[in-house]
Amino acid sequence: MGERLGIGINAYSNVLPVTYFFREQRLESKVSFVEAVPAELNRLLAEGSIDLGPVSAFTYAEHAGKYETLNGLSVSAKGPVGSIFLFSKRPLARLDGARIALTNTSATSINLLKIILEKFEGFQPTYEMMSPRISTMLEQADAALLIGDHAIHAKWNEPAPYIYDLGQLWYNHTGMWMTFALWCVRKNAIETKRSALQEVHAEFLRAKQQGTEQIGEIIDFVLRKHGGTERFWRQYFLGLGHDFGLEQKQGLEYYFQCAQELGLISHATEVEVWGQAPKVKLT
Ligand SMILES: C=C(O[C@@H]1C=C(C(=O)O)C=C[C@H]1O)C(=O)O
Repeated sequence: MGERLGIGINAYSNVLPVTYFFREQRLESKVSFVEAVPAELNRLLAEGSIDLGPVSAFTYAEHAGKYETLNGLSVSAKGPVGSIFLFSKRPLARLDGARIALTNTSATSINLLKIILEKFEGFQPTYEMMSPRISTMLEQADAALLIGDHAIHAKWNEPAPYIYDLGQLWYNHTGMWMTFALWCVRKNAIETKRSALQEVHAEFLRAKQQGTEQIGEIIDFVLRKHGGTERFWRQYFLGLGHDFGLEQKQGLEYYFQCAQELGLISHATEVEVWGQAPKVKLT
């Protein structure tokens, strides 16, 4: 990455309440942008092609020690998330030994599914990574995991006999928040591009505040892009949390602990948070 701060943009709608009102023109000379699905952003961040972005929370643990995460920003849910679904031909209780197709766009949710099926249910399924096309996935497997807008469209257009929301399943077992994405920043960029990073962090927090206040405009945008109903999108955005405070951190660190128990990550991980906490707006 050159002098500019390279920022990844998550192609899915779940980040829009944070990103939609981000004023790129104001920072034009200091930043550059790349848009991709989460798994691709994870890779770009790991190789240093970008400095910062809303990547899979799981990848924070994979690269522990190399990243910090921007204070007050995440994609989280306490209960149903509304866009991370297991589409299944059989009820969940009958998935022991099943073949599961996993979207190749995710890291957090595929490992969350492994935690749910293997640790919580005690099952031993087999997995195959696939492109996020529900019909092909279900031709080849008993159940399929999709995330983001792919999951939303699949639920509208190709409903499976059983559909499970992973945020809900996690909540049923733990009573905790689940954090799917974090705004991770490479530690070397914190050192070399600190002032641009401070401005970008402040602008994301400002944009998030505006997103909360003017959610109607974001809903109009996704309606034009994806269809659906205004009621659907309003519910969807209401069900997502975009803060990252103590409760979200506790939930995520418990997820990392579960992932370590299953050997999905090799070490215990505590989340290091960078930057000032968002100012609470007094009304
Ligand atoms: C809520 C979501 O959160 C996301 C899930 C991710 C993952 O599973 O790795 C990564 C980033 C977010 O886009 C979603 O994609 O539906």
